[in-house]
Amino acid sequence: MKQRRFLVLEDGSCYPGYAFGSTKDAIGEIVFNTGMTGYQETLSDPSYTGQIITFTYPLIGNYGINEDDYEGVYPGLKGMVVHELAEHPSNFRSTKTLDEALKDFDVPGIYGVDTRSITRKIRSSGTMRGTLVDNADKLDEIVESLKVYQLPVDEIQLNSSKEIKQFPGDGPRVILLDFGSKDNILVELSKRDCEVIVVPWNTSAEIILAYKPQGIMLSNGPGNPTSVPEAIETIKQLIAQENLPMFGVCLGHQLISLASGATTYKLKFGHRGANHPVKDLENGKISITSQNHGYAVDEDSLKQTDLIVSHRALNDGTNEGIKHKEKPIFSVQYHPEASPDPHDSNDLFDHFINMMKTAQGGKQHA
Ligand SMILES: NC(=O)CC[C@H](N)C(=O)O
Repeated sequence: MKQRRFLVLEDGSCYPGYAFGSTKDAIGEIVFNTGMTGYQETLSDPSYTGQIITFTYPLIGNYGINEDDYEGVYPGLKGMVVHELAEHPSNFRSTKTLDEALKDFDVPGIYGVDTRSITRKIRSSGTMRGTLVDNADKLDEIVESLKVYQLPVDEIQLNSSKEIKQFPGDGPRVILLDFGSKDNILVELSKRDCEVIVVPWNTSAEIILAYKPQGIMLSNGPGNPTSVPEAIETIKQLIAQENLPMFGVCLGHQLISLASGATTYKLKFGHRGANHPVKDLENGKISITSQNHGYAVDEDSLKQTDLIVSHRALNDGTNEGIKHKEKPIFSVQYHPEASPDPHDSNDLFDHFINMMKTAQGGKQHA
């Protein structure tokens, strides 16, 4: 029998639907994702930690869940909100249903709700707190508890690897500073033969430099980029090095900007999905990109730094990329590692590899 479940928002609205996944209640920041596919990657992307995701695409779960497409070790997201849940997926790689996966991960979901109306509300009122409950009889009490709920601030610490991990390769040696990295960043670097050393988010510049890296990669990650001042200080020291290529993705982009003296701010409802157009200001090229961020770099604040704006979002004109005026340092707010697609900007990894080769005069590491 179908179990009733309710999505209650901070503004007092209540959406009745049906339960799937875990039976526990959830509380978190309610956001929406506009991707037509990619729910498995979204489910396992550490950058969604603490959030309840509403999917605007009306049918979710139709190709099931497979063993290969996870982006993180455990899902950080708090809950899933879908319109129609596919109970009988069809795909040759599928090993379980989305409902079964959410049960395994102890993440609750709700289906049978008007996701379009929820999305319109978030777009007009902004991101807010929400909860998934099986009983909404005491709605006023639930709304009051939502209003005082503090969103967690330690998501990066929770998602970063706890120890240093080395992945061999014959190409340039890259330190991947892990703020809750999607697995596909490592995959893209390894595909290009890099030797990758993954280090926890709070590793000092001294330890990082002792590895004699040929490049530094700053990963994506959850939460507010200003919540890790230690990492910002480390990045400042790494930027100050002579000729050390650096590439930042999403949170990594925000951290390079903060370390250079710029500021970030919270967007009204963020960018989440696989269909966000971005313009490269140098050549006018438009890429369709995968995005997942709630904060953005303030372009005005970049004026007083050594960084210049390289990319901008076409939907709302917010910043999507920067590069250093002199040094081999660049970063983007979107996800060139994609996963889910599109792969329009995958060549940014090749650009990073070329930068490392140029910086080393073409030499491989010893
Ligand atoms: N995917 C990311 O790295 C997200 C960065 C940051 N947590 C934000 O929401 O803006």
